Amino acid sequence: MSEKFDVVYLGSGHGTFDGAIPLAARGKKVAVIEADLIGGTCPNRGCNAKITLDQPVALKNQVANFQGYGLRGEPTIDWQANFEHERDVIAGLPDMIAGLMTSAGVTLIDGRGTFVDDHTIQVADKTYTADKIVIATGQHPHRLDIPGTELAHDSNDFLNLTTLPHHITVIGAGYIGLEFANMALTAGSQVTLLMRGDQALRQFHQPFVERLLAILVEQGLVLKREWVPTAIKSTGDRFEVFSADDKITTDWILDATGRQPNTANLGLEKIGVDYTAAGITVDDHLQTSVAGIYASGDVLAKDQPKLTPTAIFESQYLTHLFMGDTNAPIKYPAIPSVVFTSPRLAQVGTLPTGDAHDAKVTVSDLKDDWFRQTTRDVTGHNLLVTDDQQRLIGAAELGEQAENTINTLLPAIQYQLTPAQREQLVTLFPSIGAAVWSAI
Ligand SMILES: Cc1cc2nc3c(=O)[nH]c(=O)nc-3n(C[C@H](O)[C@H](O)[C@H](O)COP(=O)(O)OP(=O)(O)OC[C@H]3O[C@@H](n4cnc5c(N)ncnc54)[C@H](O)[C@@H]3O)c2cc1C
Ligand SMILES: NC(=O)c1ccc[n+]([C@@H]2O[C@H](COP(=O)([O-])OP(=O)(O)OC[C@H]3O[C@@H](n4cnc5c(N)ncnc54)[C@H](O)[C@@H]3O)[C@@H](O)[C@H]2O)c1
Repeated sequence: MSEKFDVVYLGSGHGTFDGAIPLAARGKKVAVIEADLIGGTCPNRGCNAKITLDQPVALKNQVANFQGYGLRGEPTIDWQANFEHERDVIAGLPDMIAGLMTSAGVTLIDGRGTFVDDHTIQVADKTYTADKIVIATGQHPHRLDIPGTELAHDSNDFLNLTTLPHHITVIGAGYIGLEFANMALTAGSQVTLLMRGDQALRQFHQPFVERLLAILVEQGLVLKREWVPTAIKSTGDRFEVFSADDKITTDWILDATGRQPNTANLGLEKIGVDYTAAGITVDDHLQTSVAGIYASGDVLAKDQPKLTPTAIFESQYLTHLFMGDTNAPIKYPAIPSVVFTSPRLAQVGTLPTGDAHDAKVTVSDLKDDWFRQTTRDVTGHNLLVTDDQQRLIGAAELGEQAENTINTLLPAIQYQLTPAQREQLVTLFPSIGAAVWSAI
């Protein structure tokens, strides 16, 4: 006999729990099925683990900027201790998130779920039925389809390294490739980064991406453009990565060639849920091709960036939809994105594309701002895009505090604040917020 719920979620990441908790707290009978660690990728194998490892890295680079400006002597990164700190910070997160769910009334089910029919999920020898089912199964690392691919590692393996290899080869110039290359480089590894084409971080403002690459190269990164790996071989104690006409000898290989939606082995074909290589297809209410079955988070095929804040927004939208608070289509806000390199690269909203439009684009050199001089934030640039009524519609920054700059600007973009309205928002002084607010 099946246990019956109002809503069953497949997966327990941000695409689920930020919505499942308020849904259960408001009286719905909710179950969350998780095959692995509660909380999913972001707390356990993504954002939280990565940013913990990165904090000493960012600090070391900031200290380097202050040499001769009040600081003398550069610190060394102790990777073993950094790794142990990372483990300390993230170890308790699954229990903490499980506790938040269960205390709100969510039933947690441990195991891999598959569809039996459009209202029933099977986990081992038990079945669970629900009026509504949310597929929030996330993504897994893409692996290169070349001989020797099993000799390479993924982002999770990097996050588990207790010592850093002498030479690391990173394949792929996306978020993971650049963030992890930056960490390894600053911590003392030699790093070679292989770009398949000529553009890194394709979604980001390209002049700033090129500046970032130049900074990383100045710091010692070996960057190879249009370098397509064709095979990997082991030589016993080292590895060789081959292209059509070149070879790199290395100690450790990170395959950072993207992530793919977890749509396999869920029984989606059996019940008629449509999906493509980009993820599950949904309508503007996040409903799949089967009525009553929804999808949320990274597993969705969508134009928005596949990031934690997007997954949180979707799971919370579904809660409002299921509670009858709204029946309106999902309307995404301006979603910011950041690459956690040193310096950071962050952006939000409408950016110059090269097409003619009415927007005014202002690019400032951070060296010109007195407050950035106090933080020695001298390596990057800030870009602001305003419309014909001087309302901010987009922003990008390459700088040590770019994530804070872009966060500060979000209300101006989201609420289309006029100059008069912006004047009513008073920021702390002196601060990065004040510096960027006065720059609009
Ligand atoms: C290395 C790395 C760094 C990242 N850094 C950032 C960052 O700094 N900022 C940011 O915004 N985003 C970051 N991201 C992206 C972020 O982690 C994802 O956008 C977010 O985790 C998506 O949440 P989700 O719930 O959709 O999927 P997930 O968090 O992946 O959760 C899906 C869950 O479903 C479970 N599951 C799958 N199939 C089944 C099944 N059949 N039955 C039961 N359970 C199942 C999985 O085990 C998993 O726990 C990073 C990602 C990675 C890999
Ligand atoms: N700061 C953050 O918010 C953050 C950090 C890490 C990861 N993430 C999330 O994780 C996702 C995955 O990150 P990612 O860096 O793996 O993916 P990505 O899509 O950002 O980058 C993948 C890179 O691999 C390259 N590539 C793809 N196929 C290749 C091939 N066959 N040979 C050589 N190169 C190839 C692409 O050209 C691209 O440069 C991101 O889209 C993002 O949603 C976010």
